[in-house]
Amino acid sequence: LRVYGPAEPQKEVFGDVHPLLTSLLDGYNVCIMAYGQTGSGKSYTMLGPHSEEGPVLPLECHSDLGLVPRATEELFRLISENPSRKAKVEVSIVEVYNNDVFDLLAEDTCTALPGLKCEVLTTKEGRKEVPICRSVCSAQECMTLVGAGLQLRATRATAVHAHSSRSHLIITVTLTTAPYCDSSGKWACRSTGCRTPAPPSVPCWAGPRAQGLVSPGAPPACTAGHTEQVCATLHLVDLAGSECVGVSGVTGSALRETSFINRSLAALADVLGALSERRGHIPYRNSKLTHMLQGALGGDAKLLVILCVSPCQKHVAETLQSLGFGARARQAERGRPVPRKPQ
Ligand SMILES: Nc1ncnc2c1ncn2[C@@H]1O[C@H](COP(=O)(O)OP(=O)(O)OP(=O)(O)O)[C@@H](O)[C@H]1O
Repeated sequence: LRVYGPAEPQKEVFGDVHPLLTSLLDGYNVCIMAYGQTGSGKSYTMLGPHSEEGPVLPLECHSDLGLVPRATEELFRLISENPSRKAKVEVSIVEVYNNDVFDLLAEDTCTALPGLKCEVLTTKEGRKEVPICRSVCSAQECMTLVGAGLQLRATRATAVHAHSSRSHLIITVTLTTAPYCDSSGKWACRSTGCRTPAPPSVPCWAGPRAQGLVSPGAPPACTAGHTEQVCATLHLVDLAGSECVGVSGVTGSALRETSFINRSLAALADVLGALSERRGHIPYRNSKLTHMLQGALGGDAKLLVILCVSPCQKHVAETLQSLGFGARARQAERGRPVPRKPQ
């Protein structure tokens, strides 16, 4: 647990996030999410400052850079340290708006460029039309996609915040590494064990562990065709802000948005509560937000929640509510199963 003051530089915050990227390369699913009341600094923390032209996402040295550009840059730096890993990085960007999931990388069929917000559907057979996963070779490429996706994100001016995000943004980075054979012709695996590649019908955003693809036992045979080894997913989540309707002054469709935002955040808190109590049933399906994050919540996934709170006395009720959410998240982590020692 660490508390940052209002003047703490973004670099400091990233300093504590940084070890999670090493965990990602070690094969853990990682989720970093910002939670807090509207206008408290979630998007600033995750993405950096906002400008009238859109979000500021330069990769050149910029002291205000948020966690997303910093994390992608660090990921590619770590990958470059060990080229033999032959890492493949894919990105998907979705928003959960009014409990519907929209793909922010869907292509405009005329230009073949991202820029067509489209709903991610669940078919009658239960099959998902998954969001597009785009392969990226550099942090710059990744952030160009993020910038394009953010242009489509739902925002609205409220009495509290001129650029209030009205949706939950989920950026999923999937890391896949190629296994290699050692001199004896056997698979050489890292301590986390080999994983087989996802079958085509499995959504990449769900994460290998959610899909039951982790096979910690015997590694697969070293045959042609098994060239990929799914490692892990990194979810970077900028949640929409919890909001008191009386304060934000919203009405009409904005009020409807607020209702969906607050309900989905309550569903997220319920999932964390169920995980911390180690209940048999975790209510992931109660909202699209928790459904999308299923692979990142619970199990052996690593979750980092950044609580953004106002230092003002007048926001004390919202601050206490956010701290309550954080306490649940901490308990969910504590609830992870640990190997028992022999009696
Ligand atoms: N640490 C900070 N330093 C400087 N400016 C900040 C900081 N945190 C937030 N801000 C500014 O405060 C304003 C609100 O921040 P931000 O947009 O990140 O809020 P939010 O929590 O994402 O709100 P919402 O939930 O309504 O989308 C923005 O103008 C942002 O640039």
